Amino acid sequence: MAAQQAVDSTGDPVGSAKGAESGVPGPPQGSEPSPDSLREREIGAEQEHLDRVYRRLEEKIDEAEFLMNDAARRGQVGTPGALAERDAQVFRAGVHLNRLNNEFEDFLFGRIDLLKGKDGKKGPDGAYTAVEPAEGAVREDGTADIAETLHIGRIGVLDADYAPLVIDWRAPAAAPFYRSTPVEPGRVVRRRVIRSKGRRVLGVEDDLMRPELTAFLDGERLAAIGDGALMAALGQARGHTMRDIVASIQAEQDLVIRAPAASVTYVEGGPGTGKTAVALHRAAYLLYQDRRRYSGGILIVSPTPLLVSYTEGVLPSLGEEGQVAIRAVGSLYEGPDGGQATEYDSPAAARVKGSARMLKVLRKAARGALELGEVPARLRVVAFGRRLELDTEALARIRASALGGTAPVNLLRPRARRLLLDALWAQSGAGSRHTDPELAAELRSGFDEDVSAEDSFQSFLDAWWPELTPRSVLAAMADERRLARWSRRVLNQNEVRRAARSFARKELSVHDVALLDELQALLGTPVRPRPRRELDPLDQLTGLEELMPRREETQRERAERLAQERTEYAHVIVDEAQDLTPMQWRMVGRRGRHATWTVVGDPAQSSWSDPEEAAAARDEALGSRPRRRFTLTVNYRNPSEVAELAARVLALAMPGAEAPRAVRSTGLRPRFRAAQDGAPAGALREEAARLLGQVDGTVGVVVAMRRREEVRRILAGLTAPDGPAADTGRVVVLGSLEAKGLEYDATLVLSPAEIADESPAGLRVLYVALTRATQQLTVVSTPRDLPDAEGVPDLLRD
Ligand SMILES: Nc1ncnc2c1ncn2[C@@H]1O[C@H](COP(=O)(O)OP(=O)(O)OP(=O)(O)O)[C@@H](O)[C@H]1O
Repeated sequence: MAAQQAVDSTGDPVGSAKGAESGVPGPPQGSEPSPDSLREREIGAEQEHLDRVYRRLEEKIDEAEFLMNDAARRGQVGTPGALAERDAQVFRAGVHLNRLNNEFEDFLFGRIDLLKGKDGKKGPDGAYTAVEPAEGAVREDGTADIAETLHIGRIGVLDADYAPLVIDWRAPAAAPFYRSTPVEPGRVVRRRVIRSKGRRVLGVEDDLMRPELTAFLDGERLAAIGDGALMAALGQARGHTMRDIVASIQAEQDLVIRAPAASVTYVEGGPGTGKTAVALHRAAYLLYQDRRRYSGGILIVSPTPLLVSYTEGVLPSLGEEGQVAIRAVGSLYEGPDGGQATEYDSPAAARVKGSARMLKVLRKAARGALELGEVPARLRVVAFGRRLELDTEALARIRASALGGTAPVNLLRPRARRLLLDALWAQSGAGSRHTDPELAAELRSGFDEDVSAEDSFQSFLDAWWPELTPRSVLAAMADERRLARWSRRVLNQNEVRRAARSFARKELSVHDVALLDELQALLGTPVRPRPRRELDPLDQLTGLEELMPRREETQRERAERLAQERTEYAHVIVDEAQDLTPMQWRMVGRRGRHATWTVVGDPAQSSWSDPEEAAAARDEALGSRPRRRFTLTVNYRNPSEVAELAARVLALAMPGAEAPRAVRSTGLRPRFRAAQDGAPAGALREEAARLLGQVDGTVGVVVAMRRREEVRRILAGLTAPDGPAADTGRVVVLGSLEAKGLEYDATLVLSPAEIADESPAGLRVLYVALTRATQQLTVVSTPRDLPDAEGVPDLLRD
């Protein structure tokens, strides 16, 4: 938690930090500047610093432009060495320019004023590295001098003498900005959050970490201004995209963000504790800390495309793009027959398709699918003047022997071909003609060539051992009888029926994707010769083609291409990890076989019906790597009024589980409304319009999955009473499973009972739905909820 404010928004001391109460003599009455002028003065001081920073940035931009031009000039020299050098320079300067040209909304956002440190060592960013104050830094009379002031920003900036103007938020020297608390202040006396836009400083908010001290900076008493930066950030209206929290990361979150990358960092925390935010900031931190190592890419796996679009702006705002791929679990399969899956299976079908038992079924299907289509009954060829024939039985024996072991089916085709040739050769009897091994070998290779050249042999092979695609095998599983054969003793009849029906659908479901990916691994991709790139004849003459960079490719395109070609990553971050099914864990695990991991989740929010089975699959994916565990305990999203209501459902969903502590209160209790005659349309429209009128940002309406379309129609075109037409974009209707990870200023939940009854994990899904609001929550109940006279559903009563 943030420290208590020492001075409130009017500039007066408040709480225990009051100068007079703590026995610190204040300056004489009358000489104290008015709160407004104090604030103005402090803002003015930060403005001066920001001006210096921008002047320095402009110099750096000039330098970068010079480098680019210089590099271009070198390009005209034309020797291969100069060209390679030019390419590297253009790349570096381009990255630099890109960053600098970005007029960040708040390029500079923090400042810490520090006591003298224990030792005098400086880090590479020019700041002193000591965390603890030097002996004697505080005088016996409780006064102290500020020895160092650091400004924290999105990227580091040094002045011309290599003194730090801005410290990168990820640098070790910036850690005290996030870690210092009044209990363990270290060297920090004052922690300041600076609000700026472009080149203008708009405001400052201070926390005093050592309120008992009277500290002086350049002979003047250190002032403290503000209302609490964290609370100000939390109270802001939510839009359609997530904001970074770089200016207000809290100590327990900072520990996770900066945890060493080795092995597995495992983070649990209830709704709103900042798990997603922390995961994103951690990606940026890891890149900063060891860019070379993570050039292998960082993959962030997110549960839904909605959450991907909600969060994907955060990394660019932290100055990171390109190396990090944020992907929904439904779009992880990259094969040509893949795509973005957004369909959801019924809970019963999903339960079968996500289960680890599917692995056995898929193994059978991958091999069994060879029998599909028009399988020729016999193979006939003419070789060495003889008619040779392999009948059904012989062919079955050969196939079984080729399929022995676990190698991918598509890669076994050469082996099957060789076994066919062996059988034909044996039948030809030609092997006994020569005793000389060299002559026999020659004869055999002539035989193989002859047979292979025959069209009938080639077309037989194509039909008998076709190249299988994951999609074709999945489609084959839509046949109930066939699926029953492949899943004998694994799935029961009901499960087979449900799964087969779901495979018959044209659209891919989120759960299909993990199956496609598994099939891809079981089938393998045959090696094909790479098509040669078109060569410019002139370049071939000079040999320059190999040396020239592909000039038409921008940095962004290059990053995208690399991301597409990449199948394994250096670090994998799994968000909402509690939702991954066993089959999805296998898919994600394949992308991080040699990676380090960050896994964030909350078991109480799991929509998967069998958490133990999923945990076993997770442990298999993460292997024996050691785990480092963290818990986040503070709910930054929900006001306490909303959190209290949600805690009732948590007690039902996971008896004994502890709810995170909410830090804000709005004074607005959740509102309940029972739908008239069981038809919720009227109540939904009225309540949604009411909420639109009350909050500035978005209103999320969470309903059971099967109600989505109906409620979208009901709320189409809705605006606040007398509100502008643009309001319509502020209402978003979501199925219960789609609400994962998202948040809205106000949430309207329709029928808790319907959501809870949707699946065996329904209560946990309801817990998710009830924890999406940052300000207000309204619950509309139907008769199924058994509401009391106040409209409070049975499930939510005390
Ligand atoms: N230190 C912080 N400063 C400001 N805002 C914060 C901080 N930590 C979290 N938040 C805000 O709290 C909200 C919840 O954060 P986030 O979505 O990361 O939580 P979560 O743990 O992933 O929640 P859930 O489990 O419900 O998905 C976000 O709006 C986030 O920006």
